[in-house]
Amino acid sequence: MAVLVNFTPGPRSLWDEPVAISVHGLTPTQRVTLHASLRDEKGELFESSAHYQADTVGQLDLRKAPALGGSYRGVEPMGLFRTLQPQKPFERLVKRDVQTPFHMDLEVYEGHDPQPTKLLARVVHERGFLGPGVRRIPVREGSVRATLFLPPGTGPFPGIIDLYGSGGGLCEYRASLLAGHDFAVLALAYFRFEDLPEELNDIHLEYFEEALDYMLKHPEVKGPGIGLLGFSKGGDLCLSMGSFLKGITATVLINGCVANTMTPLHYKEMTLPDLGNDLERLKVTESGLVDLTDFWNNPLEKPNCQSLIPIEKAQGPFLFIVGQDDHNWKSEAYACIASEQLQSHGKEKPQIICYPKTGHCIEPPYFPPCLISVHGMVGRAVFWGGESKAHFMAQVEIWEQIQTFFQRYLKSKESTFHNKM
Ligand SMILES: CCCCCCCCCCCCCCCCCCCCCC(=O)SCCNC(=O)CCNC(=O)[C@H](O)C(C)(C)COP(=O)(O)OP(=O)(O)OC[C@H]1O[C@@H](n2cnc3c(N)ncnc32)[C@H](O)[C@@H]1OP(=O)(O)O
Repeated sequence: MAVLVNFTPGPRSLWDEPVAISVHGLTPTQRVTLHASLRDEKGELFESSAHYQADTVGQLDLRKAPALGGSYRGVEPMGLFRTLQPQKPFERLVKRDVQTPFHMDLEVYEGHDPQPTKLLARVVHERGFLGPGVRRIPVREGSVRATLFLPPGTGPFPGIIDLYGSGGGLCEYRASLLAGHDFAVLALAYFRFEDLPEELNDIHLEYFEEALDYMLKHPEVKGPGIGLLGFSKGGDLCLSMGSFLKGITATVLINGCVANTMTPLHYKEMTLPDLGNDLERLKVTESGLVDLTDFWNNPLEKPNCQSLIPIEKAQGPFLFIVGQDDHNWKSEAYACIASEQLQSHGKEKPQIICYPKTGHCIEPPYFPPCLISVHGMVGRAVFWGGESKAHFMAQVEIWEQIQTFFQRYLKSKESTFHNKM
């Protein structure tokens, strides 16, 4: 009987969906090694493997059977995804072109040898980034450089602007996946993309205002306000947008800072200085990794507090997602400062959700946790923090929390009025 590998729900899935992997046609209690591999668009290889044993009728179901060794141990249905490791040290798995899927190659080998040779079965599973009917619209309006993702069907849909951090470029994969959950999502670049500045220097909030205007005026985007989602440097940009611009309903920060960071921020006549840092406090671990935890100045001390964003001016609720093992900066302390700042001005407490053993680089579900990668500005491998399994599980829950929050505040009855600016 031929050995067959089965992916449920089918041979294709979206990257943010879990899949059930099973193997059929093995001999009773047969020992096998499952090997997964995937190449990114740069041609970099990511691999994982795990040893398993079939049950008494020759079946193997990764939802029930424990891995007995290899990249991980124990019952972990998505373990082969979690433990995908780059062949080139410190390479980070990112999806650069959301119009094509990743191809996950899964091979079943006989035995538990570290280098098994007898191939029993092979299947290629597609993991896509554009759900059925999701529309991808490049936006080059005025100075805005972005991509809008619209869900299937007829709008208007609740709108979100999605900002990544100081890596720059245009990151579309989170926005494209989120659009599959009935949101109109604008992935917005702000440097290191096409004709935008190459470096992260002197940010002008007018650029973000233009993007916000684009969303507020879009016929398929529901008003009266827009949601903001920002990771890392993108987080403090969201707070600044919320504090100085009109038309924002709800804001989610993923490991963001309560002060303006890395470069001064300008809006009209106003300039918010950046938080500042001290190279002397930059740590290098024994294995040569850069640890930035203590690098940044304390935003509560003078004169650093001049960089604090006046979030008490912002409308709408906030959700702070915090990885408690963030080694880029002190995200948990920043969320607490934001909470105190809001409450001392009589504003509502923000929602803060903390995830233990979770590092800085929180991605959509099922990305292998990126605990270390090379950051362009540092020019070396940076330790971002996190413990792989806890971080991976947190990513799944955070994805749900983000959607619940935006559903609550952007899809509610009050926001059906088309009271746009
Ligand atoms: C002796 C001891 C001395 C010690 C001295 C230590 C040094 C001292 C230094 C002191 C300075 C202090 C400055 C502090 C600044 C702090 C910054 C931290 C700020 C943190 C805040 C943040 O916000 S945190 C999140 C940032 N994140 C994103 O928000 C992702 C968005 N964006 C993307 O996801 C990508 O941007 C997107 C779109 C995919 C396009 O990707 P892309 O291809 O354009 O660029 P990549 O990011 O992939 O790579 C960037 C460059 O790293 C190279 N590289 C990549 N992997 C490599 C590998 N494995 N081995 C070798 N090199 C590798 C690559 O070749 C590039 O090199 P190059 O710039 O020369 O071309």
